[in-house]
Amino acid sequence: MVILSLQKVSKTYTAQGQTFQAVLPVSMEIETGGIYGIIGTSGAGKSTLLRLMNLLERPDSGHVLLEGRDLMTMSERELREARRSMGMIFQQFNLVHNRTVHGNVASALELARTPKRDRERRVMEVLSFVGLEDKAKQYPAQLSGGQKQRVAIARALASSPKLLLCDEPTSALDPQTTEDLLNVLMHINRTLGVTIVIVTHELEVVRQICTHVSVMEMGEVIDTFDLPKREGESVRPKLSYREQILGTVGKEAEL
Ligand SMILES: Nc1ncnc2c1ncn2[C@@H]1O[C@H](COP(=O)(O)OP(=O)(O)OP(=O)(O)O)[C@@H](O)[C@H]1O
Repeated sequence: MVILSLQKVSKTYTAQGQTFQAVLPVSMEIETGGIYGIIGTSGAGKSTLLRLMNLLERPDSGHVLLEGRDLMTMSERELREARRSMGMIFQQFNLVHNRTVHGNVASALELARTPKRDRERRVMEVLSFVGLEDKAKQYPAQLSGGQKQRVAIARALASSPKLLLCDEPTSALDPQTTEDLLNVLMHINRTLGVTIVIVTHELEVVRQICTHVSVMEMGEVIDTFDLPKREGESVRPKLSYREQILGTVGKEAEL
């Protein structure tokens, strides 16, 4: 089943009197349950394409259909409602610094006017899902990068989205933390059935978790292909720094 469909969406920016076409007309179908990677060099239009998916950027032309409903023709209120089924996370986490971990996650539910008692229960539920229930009272500045991204994921999950849009979610993280986070994303996909779209410039990210890949260049999708689903497998067993640097074969490395 198709959850999100982009139909010839395009985006032009105007800056200092100059126009620049960041995304040429792109069509794409996101099937329920997949992990879709969008990869390409810097400036290819990946983030713009992702932001067109939830209308964070409004396309100049084309249509964006969420479960068959056109976001382009929705009222503000309908769009707000529809966006609740699309969570989003960012490279720089975008947490609110003067609110605790709990407050950051709760903010998504406050916007949705969820009653306080349900809010409390849901915040602890999603924090425990990402393994951070013991950090609820801490502030973002007290957390590592990987923990901050987990808070952002918990915030995105709070309203039980069907789709999670990830904009370079691991680009600010070290390799080990990246693997941990990819395992969290895979866990979300498998156990909650959330469809994921992930923009990245890291081949490894695509190789390790994606089931479908789109390659972008100069505003166009120039290639699309599928990858086999890795059933029940986590991203990779934990490797020591020695193993990561020298490789896993080990024999010649030990000499
Ligand atoms: N708000 C904006 N105003 C003007 N130009 C923009 C805006 N946002 C993006 N662009 C331009 O559109 C092009 C595509 O940007 P986009 O961020 O989508 O690329 P990207 O593939 O995600 O690259 P990166 O990995 O560097 O973020 C770039 O040339 C960028 O400078």
